[in-house]
Amino acid sequence: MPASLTLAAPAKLNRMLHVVGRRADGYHELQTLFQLIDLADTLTLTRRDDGVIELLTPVAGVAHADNLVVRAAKRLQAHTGCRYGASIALDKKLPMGGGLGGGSSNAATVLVGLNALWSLDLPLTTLAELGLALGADVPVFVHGRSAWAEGVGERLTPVTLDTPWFVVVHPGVSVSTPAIFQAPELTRDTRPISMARALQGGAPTWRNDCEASVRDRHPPIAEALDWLAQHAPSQLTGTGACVFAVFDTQADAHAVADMARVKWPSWVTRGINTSPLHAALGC
Ligand SMILES: C[C@@](CO)(OP(=O)(O)O)[C@H](O)COP(=O)(O)OP(=O)(O)OC[C@H]1O[C@@H](n2ccc(N)nc2=O)[C@H](O)[C@@H]1O
Ligand SMILES: Nc1ncnc2c1ncn2[C@@H]1O[C@H](COP(=O)(O)OP(=O)(O)O)[C@@H](O)[C@H]1O
Repeated sequence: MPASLTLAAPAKLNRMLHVVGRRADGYHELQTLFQLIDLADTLTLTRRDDGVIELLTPVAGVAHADNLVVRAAKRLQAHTGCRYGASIALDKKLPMGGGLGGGSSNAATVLVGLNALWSLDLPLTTLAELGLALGADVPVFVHGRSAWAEGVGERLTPVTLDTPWFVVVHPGVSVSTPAIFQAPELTRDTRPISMARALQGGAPTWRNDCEASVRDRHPPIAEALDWLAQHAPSQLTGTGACVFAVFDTQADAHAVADMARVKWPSWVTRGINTSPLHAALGC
């Protein structure tokens, strides 16, 4: 194993998200389809012999110790008693708090990458358990497959989804995930459905139960959803703020993204079913 690895941390879209219950601890039971996409941050991990974990590229607004990159590395070190440390450079492309799972994916790439760099040989299931304590979306990125998820997102079944082109638009506001989950009007009793039924229904039946509350509280997100819907059915990812729509061709997606970009940061990206991180490491 070389002493340094440069690895991707891809984003996700929630193609559908149902809130099917609320647990005693206040967390909500979800059913969601996570699709990985080819938009990604890049991390360079360099092994150190002195045990220090250092993030070389600070992220504005996030303290060093709070950064999920640092927390993931320290958690892996604490769990294994490993004496190595790491210097980590993060090239951030994914908008923060946008519902694209960037922070969670960064944490997953650190867990999977350092597992290789430190020759720890932990199975992905153990890394996913370690990651779950850092965020509900970390396990799907540790496993590196588009997936049907239940629980708070930790009960995963890999799926092979279509891989269309997406336009992703950031409406320029930030959404508080706890505020949406505390919203009195949030629908929390969607009847659970089977994965087979969700997949059979396909995109025309997929919706996000958080969308109504997010629309009410954040008019710029409602505006972006309505604007995008003129071109193709639009949806919210996670609890937002990003919204997306599906296109059959790259050219159609670029044409709409070019128009969206006049007003909002926008990306064209393609759905993928396996993470480039796992392809790079052969796991
Ligand atoms: C709902 C999703 C779908 O992908 O939204 P996005 O964050 O991606 O937008 C995620 O599972 C979010 O995961 P994550 O962003 O890690 O949420 P956390 O930090 O764990 O939770 C923030 C807060 O939201 C509430 N929360 C979160 C997840 C959940 N299943 N039920 C909840 O009630 C809890 O109050 C929790 O304290
Ligand atoms: N490396 C990181 N990248 C992004 N966000 C991070 C990171 N470390 C900690 N955070 C915190 O996690 C929050 C959620 O980040 P992110 O995963 O990008 O959004 P979301 O959960 O909406 O998909 C951010 O607002 C930020 O405060």
